[in-house]
Amino acid sequence: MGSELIFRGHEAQPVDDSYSPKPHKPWFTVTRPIHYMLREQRLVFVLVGVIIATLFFTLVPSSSSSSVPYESLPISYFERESKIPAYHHRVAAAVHSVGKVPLGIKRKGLRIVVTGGAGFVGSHLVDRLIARGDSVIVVDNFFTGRKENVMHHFGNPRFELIRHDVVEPLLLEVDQIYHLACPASPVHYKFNPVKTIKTNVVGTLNMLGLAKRVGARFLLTSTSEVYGDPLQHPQKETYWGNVNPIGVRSCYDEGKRTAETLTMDYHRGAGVEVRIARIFNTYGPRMCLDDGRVVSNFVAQALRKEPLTVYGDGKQTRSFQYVSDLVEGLIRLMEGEHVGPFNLGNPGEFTMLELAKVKLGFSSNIIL
Ligand SMILES: O=c1ccn([C@@H]2O[C@H](COP(=O)(O)OP(=O)(O)O[C@H]3OC[C@@H](O)[C@H](O)[C@H]3O)[C@@H](O)[C@H]2O)c(=O)[nH]1
Repeated sequence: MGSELIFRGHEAQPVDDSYSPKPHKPWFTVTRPIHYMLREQRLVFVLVGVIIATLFFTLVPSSSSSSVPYESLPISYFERESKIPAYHHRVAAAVHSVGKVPLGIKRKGLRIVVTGGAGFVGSHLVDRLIARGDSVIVVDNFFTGRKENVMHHFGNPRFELIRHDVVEPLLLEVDQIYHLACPASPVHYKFNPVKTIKTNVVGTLNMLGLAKRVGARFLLTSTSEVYGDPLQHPQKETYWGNVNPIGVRSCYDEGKRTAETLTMDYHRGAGVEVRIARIFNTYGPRMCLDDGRVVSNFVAQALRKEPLTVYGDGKQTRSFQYVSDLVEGLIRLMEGEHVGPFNLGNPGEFTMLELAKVKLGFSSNIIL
């Protein structure tokens, strides 16, 4: 028996013109939640719950459960008004609402990256952030920083240390970025000038890219060196400086100037929340005294009543500041509403000889 092919192509198929990929929902499924709420006085219970919560959050006195009472910090760095509009960032809101946190509810710690956090300023900043309850990731290539500076946080679950060079990109989920990674003393930044400017330009670019990607607030630690050989004394933030673009210091001062440019361009062009601090500081190796004061080795020598070594004619000037003040300034700048740039330092400058003779009471034993 031969097989028989039956062609059915022309059989009329019923076509439904009103085809829709979404099946029709019966009307009663929409009203079902409403009926559910109305049954057994559920709506009343919900409303009572909302009223209790509202009363709790409005009537219970607020407390600042944070270990750092922001309100008590001095305001000396922040007296100037900025034209930049107020910033409504979730992190800023979390921090500024610290006084409104009801009793018994702790301020939520932030996730913060500190590049260069194993360095002198960075490690003191890390101490402060950890102490107030934040989670800190230090990113450092240990060019001048030391593991010993942050070793006391090892074992703390809120602390992480990553050996990483900021010239390479890095992806981390954080709320704030303090960008300090850069050799800061002339000996170190002149050691490999190409690397210094690369760190300032590419490193800052990478960190700003990270800030943009994850919506973090970014703080750049710039330097008084951006004023170069200033023709204005003392330098105001509005002064544009007098910088040699081809000098041996330009890897650092032009590098930091470019870092500031990038920071402002990411702010204006990409809406990244940024802050710029220009640090006025001592050069050379520094020491931290037991009471937390930071001094140069020179001052430390004097305080130990050792003979002083004054390089050159001793007429070079420096300004000195407490590292604790500087760190407080950086934190307040980060948490505040002003972009900057802000000069952070001591307006008083002293020659080394003045310092030795007048400030430290030394008149002899000065080796020139
Ligand atoms: O390429 C680099 C260079 C340096 N670093 C790190 O950056 C840190 C710099 O700290 P230092 O102790 O040398 O210097 P300071 O803490 O005084 O510098 C700080 O204040 C002045 C600012 O210009 C600097 O950017 C800031 O780091 C070190 O931990 C160093 O290892 C990097 O992570 N990457």
